[in-house]
Amino acid sequence: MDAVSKVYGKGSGAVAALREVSVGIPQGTFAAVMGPSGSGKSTFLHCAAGLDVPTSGSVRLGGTELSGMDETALTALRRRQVGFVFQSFNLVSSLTVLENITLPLLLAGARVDRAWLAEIVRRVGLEGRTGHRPAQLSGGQQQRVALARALVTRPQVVFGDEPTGALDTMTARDVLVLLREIVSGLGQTVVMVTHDPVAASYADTVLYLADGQIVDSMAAPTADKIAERMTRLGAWK
Ligand SMILES: Nc1ncnc2c1ncn2[C@@H]1O[C@H](COP(=O)(O)OP(=O)(O)OP(=O)(O)O)[C@@H](O)[C@H]1O
Repeated sequence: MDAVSKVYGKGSGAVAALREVSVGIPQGTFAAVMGPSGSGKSTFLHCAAGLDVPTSGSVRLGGTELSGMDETALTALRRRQVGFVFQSFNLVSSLTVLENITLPLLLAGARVDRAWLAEIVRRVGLEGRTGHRPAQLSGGQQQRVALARALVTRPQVVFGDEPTGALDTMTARDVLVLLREIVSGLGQTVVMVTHDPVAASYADTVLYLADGQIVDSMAAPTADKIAERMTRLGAWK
C-alpha cells in the first residue's frame, strides 16, 4: 500500500486511524502486525483486504489496484483473492466441515478443485472430520477449518485478525505452525494482526504500528526480541 490514510468521522471529531502508511509485503511471506490498542491494526488489515476503503492513498492486492473499485467489484475480489481467519472462527454451525470449507467457492461461483481440497484438508489435519459439524470439534480444530476455508480459493493473501486469540497456548501453537507451513510449503502470503509476541515470532517480518503509522519493522523476529521492542515502543496493552 502506498500513502494510505484513513480518517473516521468529520470535523473536530475526526480520527486519523492510518496516516500515510506505505508498505509492501512480498508475496509468499508471513507478516505480523503489532501495535498498541487503537494504533490502527484493524484498520490497516481492513484497508489491505479491501474490506474498507482508505480516505486517500492506494492499495494493491497481488497485481490488482483496489482504489477506484466499487463495492460490487471489491466483494468479487475479496471472494476470490482474499482469505480471512478471525479470532472467533466464524463457521456456519448448520454446515459440515467440508461444506464450511467449500462455502467461499459456492459464493464465488467457482468450481471445486478436488485435488486442492484434499490437499488442504490433509494439511490442516481434518481428514476423517469432514462430515462433522463445527460444534463437534475443539477450538483448535474449528480454527483449522477456518484456515482451510481461507485457503480454498487459492487467495493472493490470507489475513488473520488475532487468529490465535481465543485458543490456549498449545492449540495456538499448532495453528501458528500450520500458518508457517502454508507460507513455507505452499508459498501463501499471510498477514496477521496479533498482540502476542510468541505468535508474531512465527512471521518473517513484524510491522509495528503506533498512532496510525508504521514506526518500526523487524526481520527474523524472536519472541524475546519482539517483547523487548514492544517495551521500548511503550504504551502496550
Ligand atoms: N468505525 C470507526 N469509526 C470511528 N473511529 C474508528 C472506527 N474504527 C476505528 N476507529 C478509531 O481508529 C483508531 C484505530 O482503530 P483500530 O481498530 O484500527 O485499532 P487497533 O490497533 O486495531 O486496536 P485494537 O488493538 O484495540 O483492536 C482508534 O482510535 C479507533 O477508535
